[in-house]
Amino acid sequence: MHRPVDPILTVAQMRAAEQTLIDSGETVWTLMQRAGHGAADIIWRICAGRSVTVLTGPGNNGGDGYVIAESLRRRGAPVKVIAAFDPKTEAAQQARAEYQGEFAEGAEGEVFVDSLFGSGLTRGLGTELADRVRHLAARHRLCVAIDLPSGVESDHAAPLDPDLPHYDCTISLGAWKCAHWMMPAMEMMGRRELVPIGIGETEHVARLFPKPELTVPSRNAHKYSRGLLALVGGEMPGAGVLAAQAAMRSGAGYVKLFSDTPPSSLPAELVIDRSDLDEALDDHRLSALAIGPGLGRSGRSRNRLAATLGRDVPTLCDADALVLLRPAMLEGRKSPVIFTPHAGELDRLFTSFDTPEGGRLERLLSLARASGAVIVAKGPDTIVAAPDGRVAISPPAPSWLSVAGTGDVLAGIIASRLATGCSAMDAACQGVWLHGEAACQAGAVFTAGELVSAIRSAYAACL
Ligand SMILES: NC(=O)C1=CN([C@@H]2O[C@H](COP(=O)(O)OP(=O)(O)OC[C@H]3O[C@@H](n4cnc5c(N)ncnc54)[C@H](O)[C@@H]3O)[C@@H](O)[C@H]2O)[C@@H](O)CC1
Ligand SMILES: Nc1ncnc2c1ncn2[C@@H]1O[C@H](COP(=O)(O)OP(=O)(O)O)[C@@H](O)[C@H]1O
Repeated sequence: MHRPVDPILTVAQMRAAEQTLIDSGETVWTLMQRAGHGAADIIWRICAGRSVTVLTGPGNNGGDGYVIAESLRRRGAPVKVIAAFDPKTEAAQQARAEYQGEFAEGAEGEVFVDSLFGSGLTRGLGTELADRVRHLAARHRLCVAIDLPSGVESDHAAPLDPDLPHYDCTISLGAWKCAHWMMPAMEMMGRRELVPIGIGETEHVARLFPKPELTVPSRNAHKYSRGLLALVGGEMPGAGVLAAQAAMRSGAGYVKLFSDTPPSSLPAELVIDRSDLDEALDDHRLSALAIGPGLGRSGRSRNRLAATLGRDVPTLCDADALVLLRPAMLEGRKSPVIFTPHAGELDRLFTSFDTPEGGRLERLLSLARASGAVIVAKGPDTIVAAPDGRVAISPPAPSWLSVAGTGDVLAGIIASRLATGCSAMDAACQGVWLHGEAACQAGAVFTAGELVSAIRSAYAACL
């Protein structure tokens, strides 16, 4: 069901994609024209007749700036260019030669267009240039970054100078890059726009995942055919109940809680199985298992985890399960596993699976390969990595999710999608999307319980 779209490229992949276009008969100049005019269309709508200051650098990003400035000037916008460097590339020199408008040293105006550096940034801006960018951003009402905000190293989404400005809009050229969707740089971008320049299907490091396309149950569906999910509870059954409530609203036909110490107040629809765990796990109708929320970290909890992972049923591990997990527990498994760690749990997994140091995406992929699990690395920029090398990045979800219990809700949603028969990767991506959409629908200051209530409308939006 998951329909992958929107590739995200490293800087090297972007260069290669550009080279492929050039090899097929384009020139850097025609690409710059396409990128610059596309960006100018967006800025024209933003500036709505207000004055524009374009800061240009030495490379092709600076060249884009001249194309943008000339395009806006011809439409009648008051434009000034501040050239921080002379253009060094042939295409940028041509763009400067074609610019017929004014130059300025230090300008005040309404809209600041940062075309100093894009993906060619190789080091920090340094004090003088960074001051210049900060100063210009502070003296304009609106700030727009071309391709990337200057000072951002894209592949690691790293701002290389302190206190760089935040932009109202970032216009990505040709394809998305890592920094557009990964923290911490992602925070600087404001609204993100993409100007296509003709790049087709190309090698990419990740994809931005889209709205899932869910379906109404088939005419002859019954509760088992829609999937039986069991949440294996532990010492603090409340978290398991929260996950179960989320799971009941996320597609599975039947949700059970395996717990010998269930809380006193329970939703009537939730079936509790108090029997011995091994016995409960013998049910051949189980289509997925989830363990972790409220599991606890005792020896008994560890035994429950080992027993659960010992059954070859698609399984989601969250929270305490990720802390207790040891690689040996996964030996011999054929069914998919999903891990849903937050940053702290992820660090423990890196240690447990002896994952080599490296860039964030690279390290997540190493963990996925070493464990055989789909990793859902939660946070403001949730990233999903699969053992087969696929990586998907979630569009940003509301920061109101930063409240206790929302991780249990996510675990329930993803496990429910897994129970419906989705692949682990699809279950993870659909679940993260539903969770983020439920948070949008829930509005401000919600509790985890209120987030659960919003899942229904998020689900309905995907039908
Ligand atoms: N890739 C594509 O398909 C397209 C790319 N275009 C533009 O080209 C840009 C990439 O162009 P370039 O590779 O020329 O890179 P940039 O224009 O980002 O900058 C490269 C230049 O800046 C210098 N430099 C890097 N960091 C510096 C620092 N901290 N201080 C001083 N100098 C520094 C480099 O030595 C080089 O001379 C993209 O971001 C985009 O804006 C568009 O023109 C057209 C299409
Ligand atoms: N600032 C944020 N912006 C967007 N989503 C966030 C933010 N902080 C947390 N989240 C999301 O909220 C959930 C929190 O999960 P977790 O830390 O496991 O919480 P808990 O253990 O309390 O349930 C995750 O899905 C995470 O991606």
